Amino acid sequence: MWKALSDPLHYPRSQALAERTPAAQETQAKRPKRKAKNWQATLKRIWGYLARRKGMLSLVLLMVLVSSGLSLLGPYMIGVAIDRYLEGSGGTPWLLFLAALAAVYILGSVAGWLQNVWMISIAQETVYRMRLDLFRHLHRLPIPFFAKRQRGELMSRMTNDMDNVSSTLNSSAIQVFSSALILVGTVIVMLILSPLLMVLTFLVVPLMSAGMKWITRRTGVLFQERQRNLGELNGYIEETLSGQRIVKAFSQEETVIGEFGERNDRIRLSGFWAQTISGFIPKLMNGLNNLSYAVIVGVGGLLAIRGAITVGVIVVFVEYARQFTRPLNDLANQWNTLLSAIAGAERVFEILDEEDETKDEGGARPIRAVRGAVSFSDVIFSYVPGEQTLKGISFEAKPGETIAIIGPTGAGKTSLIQLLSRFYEADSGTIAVDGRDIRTIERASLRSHMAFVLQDSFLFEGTIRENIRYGKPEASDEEVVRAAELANAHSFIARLPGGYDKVLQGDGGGISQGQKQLLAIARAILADPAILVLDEATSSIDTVTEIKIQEGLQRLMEGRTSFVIAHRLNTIRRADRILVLKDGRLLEQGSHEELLARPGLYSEMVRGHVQFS
Ligand SMILES: Nc1ncnc2c1ncn2[C@@H]1O[C@H](COP(=O)(O)OP(=O)(O)OP(=O)(O)O)[C@@H](O)[C@H]1O
Repeated sequence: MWKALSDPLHYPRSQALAERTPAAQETQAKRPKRKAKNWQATLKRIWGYLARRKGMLSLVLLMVLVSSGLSLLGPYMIGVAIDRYLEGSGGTPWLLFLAALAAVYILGSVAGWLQNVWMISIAQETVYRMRLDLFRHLHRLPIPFFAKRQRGELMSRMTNDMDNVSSTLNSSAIQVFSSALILVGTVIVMLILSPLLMVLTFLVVPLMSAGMKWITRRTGVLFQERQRNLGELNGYIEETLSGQRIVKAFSQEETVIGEFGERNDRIRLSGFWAQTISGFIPKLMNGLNNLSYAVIVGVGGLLAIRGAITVGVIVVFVEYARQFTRPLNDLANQWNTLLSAIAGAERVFEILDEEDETKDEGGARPIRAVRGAVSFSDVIFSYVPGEQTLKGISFEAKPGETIAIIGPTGAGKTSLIQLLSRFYEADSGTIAVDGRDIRTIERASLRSHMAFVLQDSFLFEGTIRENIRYGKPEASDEEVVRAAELANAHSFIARLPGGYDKVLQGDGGGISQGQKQLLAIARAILADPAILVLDEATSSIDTVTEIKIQEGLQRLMEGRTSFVIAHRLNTIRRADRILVLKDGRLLEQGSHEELLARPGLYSEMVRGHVQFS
């Protein structure tokens, strides 16, 4: 029997039994049944990423086979030695045997180390690609998607969930596989050595299985809950940090801290229970393990006295019993990590499955030169189905005209310009640029002919030069300075330490609100679009900066079709056409003089009875 087992080729044959062993079946049974379908799909998609490194993955699997095989061979050799040397049957000299044993353990460690290093490399590349896909996809998602989600929650998917996938791929996944392999190998060798002792050793398995099932059923739910709570907490942190000024202005610090405390407490609670219950697994395994040692030694001793087995076999069984409970232990421990990683991957794939907006309608083509004629014909739009925000809007803007959009708050001014840039899509009606329905124009191409100067124009972390160049990365330094001069931004930039190379912190930290506006105007001038969308600032800016902004805007608007959400009578008066919106309807349109000449909302607004916004 020893001879047959010494043949290393014996082990691969044993793998065929893998699916049939109680341990393997038990492992499968532990998969959460409720989500089995999704989980399979998620694993399949992870495999899609892993499969790019098939060559290296095969090497890892080879190393897993080698290290698992060697970890079975070591105890087996010790058993042989005990029977041959201690019972005086002689054989290979001691030193040679010790050297062989040392070689088995050293090779096992080297194989384990190699498997680790290669797997880490595969895991890092996999996560790198997933992260890249996720980021790329996020930037292709339409605006309505972001309106529905908290930014922090999305950040959590990008960071926490990706981290989970990463750490699991680094170690847990391969450990689960290697544990399963060792388990199967152990069962087969035990079966060959002594079926009776094997049955006795496995008497503890149903107990282990029931214990693990009980625990993982509870921890699986708790880990998911913790992950969800963590995502929500991140969302809350992001939100309160973004709105920090408002929090302070309304003295809401204590409320915010209180709310944070509650959310934090929910994570503490779910984390506490998840970790505590899952931490019970090793203790349970240890206790049952010791029980199985006692059974092996007791019954094995009796069998040895009767000559049914040798002492060496008992030693091998004790070693194997340790070896089979350790992978079971690992399986149980790593299982939770695996669960939370698959849940994390699922959340990442959920975003990847959101339909992006890069898929332009069939037949959509780019638009090369734009003159700037814009028309809306009977445009109806709703954010929420059944609740119309814009109700049958029709107007025309000739190239180079300035269109002021006015109306009370919530009238639909912002919605109207969101449709023009295709951030949202109209329910019905037609919007055309230079006579072409914008649905027949590729989105990116359409937007490349537009520029936006909004109240909260965002500036990125980077130098002033980089921020101005944002819409035209190929612009020369001279062009940047020229645009800044036209925007009236040059003089303040020149006075800053570092000038154009001054690094702005996130969203223009370190410069004033008015200066941010001037930079946004310079950025739009450099981008040189045919169509402009301006949201006139309502916040109070000092008179000197205000005049500079007005001048900058005038230069920017020259020769371009401009849509201005206007609040100042001066701007409105100068417009070629004024659109007066209320409750999503276009009540009046015409020039200042035309509208003033007839009774209506506009004349009431001008006479000061109604606010402009
Ligand atoms: N993302 C959204 N989802 C659902 N409803 C929205 C969304 N954005 C705006 N609305 C609603 O659509 C209506 C028009 O909003 P819009 O922002 O276009 O008004 P506005 O005229 O620009 O207002 P303001 O002058 O206050 O900026 C409002 O009733 C608003 O509550």
